[in-house]
Amino acid sequence: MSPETWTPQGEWTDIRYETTPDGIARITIDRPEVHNAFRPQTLVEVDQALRLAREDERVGVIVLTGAGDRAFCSGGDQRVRGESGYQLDESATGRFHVTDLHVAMRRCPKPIVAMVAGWAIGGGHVLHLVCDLTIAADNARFGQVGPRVGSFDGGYGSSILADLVGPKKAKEIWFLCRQYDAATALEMGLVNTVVPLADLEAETMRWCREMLALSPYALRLSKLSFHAHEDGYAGIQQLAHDANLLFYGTAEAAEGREAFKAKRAPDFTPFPRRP
Ligand SMILES: CC(C)(COP(=O)(O)OP(=O)(O)OC[C@H]1O[C@@H](n2cnc3c(N)ncnc32)[C@H](O)[C@@H]1OP(=O)(O)O)[C@@H](O)C(=O)NCCC(=O)NCCSC(=O)c1cc(O)c2ccccc2c1O
Repeated sequence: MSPETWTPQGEWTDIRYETTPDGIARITIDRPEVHNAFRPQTLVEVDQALRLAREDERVGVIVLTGAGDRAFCSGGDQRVRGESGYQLDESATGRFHVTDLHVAMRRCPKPIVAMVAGWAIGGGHVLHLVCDLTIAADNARFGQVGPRVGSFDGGYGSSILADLVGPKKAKEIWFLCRQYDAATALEMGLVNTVVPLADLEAETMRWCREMLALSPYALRLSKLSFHAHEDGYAGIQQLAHDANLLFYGTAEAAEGREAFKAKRAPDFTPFPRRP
């Protein structure tokens, strides 16, 4: 029985979206009959929920998880995999909706925590990699299966993995398609901590609340600072625009705006040319 007060929001078919009064949002992939494999509809909904959490100024931290304790997520639903990607319906052209979700997760300026019980496999493993932190239960099992089922992820599924565990180990994970238990994942640096399954939610909430107590803008800039390096121009762009957000609040920037509106020349002389 969860001690948390979760308030469900929205109408969904494949996920649940809930919040706590103090600012934690939880997105749960709710397809336990297939170990929470995602189909395109699932990813569309996760993306929508992520946007809700991002836009909601009461929310400070976002948890991504899977329904039940047998799986976080087992990756793409192989039953809807076509010849050009995963299909939203039988007549749809397939594509990889998950890649857009990865980008949205990276762009989200709030910390995203993967809460992993059971399987985090294939594209499900990549989802936890893309989260900022991972709290794992002792029954968690991690791995990539792409080469076994005729797939690979050359995007974040390779680059973040190699950054976390080193290129040799990352290649082992992809080339051999082995499964790794939670203790091994911790040793490899794949996860932040491992706790008994019964403590998973409480421990995740503890980590979330530690972050909620901190400066939201500092956390935002800290997340983007990591991505500025890792995501190249896109990462630098986001960090730069966050600096611009701060600059907009200064008297110096306001002088430029007000001078334009008043159709006069701006006077920037009061502002220091900082050394
Ligand atoms: C995860 C498992 C190792 C668990 O094994 P276990 O024996 O415990 O459970 P079952 O195999 O019996 O599974 C129970 C039930 O769930 C169904 N199921 C599990 N996973 C999936 C799935 N991914 N798709 C559809 N259905 C699934 C399973 O068939 C059973 O159903 P029953 O009706 O028989 O009860 C094991 O389940 C397993 O290995 N699963 C498959 C993992 C997999 O192949 N994942 C996809 C990898 S590819 C991928 O995820 C992927 C997605 C993308 O969007 C990409 C985009 C861009 C690039 C790459 C991408 C990519 O690689």
